Amino acid sequence: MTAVPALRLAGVGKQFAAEAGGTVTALAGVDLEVATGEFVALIGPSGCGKSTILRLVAGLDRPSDGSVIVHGGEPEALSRAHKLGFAFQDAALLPWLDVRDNIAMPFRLAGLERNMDRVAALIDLVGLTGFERARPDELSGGMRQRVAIARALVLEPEVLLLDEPFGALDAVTRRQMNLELQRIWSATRTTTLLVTHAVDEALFLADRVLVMSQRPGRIVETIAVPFGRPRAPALLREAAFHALEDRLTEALIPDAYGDPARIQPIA
Ligand SMILES: Nc1ncnc2c1ncn2[C@@H]1O[C@H](COP(=O)(O)OP(=O)(O)OP(=O)(O)O)[C@@H](O)[C@H]1O
Repeated sequence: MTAVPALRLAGVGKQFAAEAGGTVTALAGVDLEVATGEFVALIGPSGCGKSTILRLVAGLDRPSDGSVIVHGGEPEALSRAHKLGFAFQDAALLPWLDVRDNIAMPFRLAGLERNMDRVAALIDLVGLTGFERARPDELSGGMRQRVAIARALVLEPEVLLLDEPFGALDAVTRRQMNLELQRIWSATRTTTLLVTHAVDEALFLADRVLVMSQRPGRIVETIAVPFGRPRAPALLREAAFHALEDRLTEALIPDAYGDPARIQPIA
């Protein structure tokens, strides 16, 4: 870990007003650090606050307690400087624009001149050469996510936030996209925080995997992934990979490997 981490959450809590009145505590006592150039995956049960963490890091929301520091400053500062890339499960492309113009959109939003050389380089990097003029409805789900990732990278962000980017894809495409993302990340080494439900995806891609508890979410387990890079698909079949997958699954769903004696007989 570097002296000044790229991201640091310290004692972060977040409460929301509940629709039925009262408050929902989404996060409680979250401590998390990501080093510059590191790839960290965040896994946890549904509703434990993973997306809330990404929103706090993106400066889209503020913590109720504790602090969120991105590159030594407030998240809003990095966001205002357009140094934060974000991609979600839904690629959220503009349907009337082609691949090139979708990827170039952040230049316009930032009030910057479009750098079409950079756009072309990213189209190449994400493997969409030949599809520059295609519109989103002419692309497969995996291709749309490639566009979303290229768009997130176009302003050369210092931090890349990925919220279940492949959650809507079928298993085979998802695996291909994992390989693609590894290749893209290896070429850019952008500090990345990935939220995913898939334990194997987290292990395959990340330097470290953080496991969150049920709501109110906090980090209950951290695993430093020992596998070298580049990682090949064959890794998914190795015993060491399965052992870590089991350990993470156990941390994620403690009852999955619970003591059978604790299971109450049906009366
Ligand atoms: N704006 C909001 N107002 C009220 N409650 C909210 C708001 N945003 C999130 N929550 C609540 O906070 C908790 C955490 O939500 P969050 O979306 O961060 O979870 P998550 O781990 O990303 O879930 P999932 O894996 O299902 O996407 C949930 O109980 C959710 O209902």
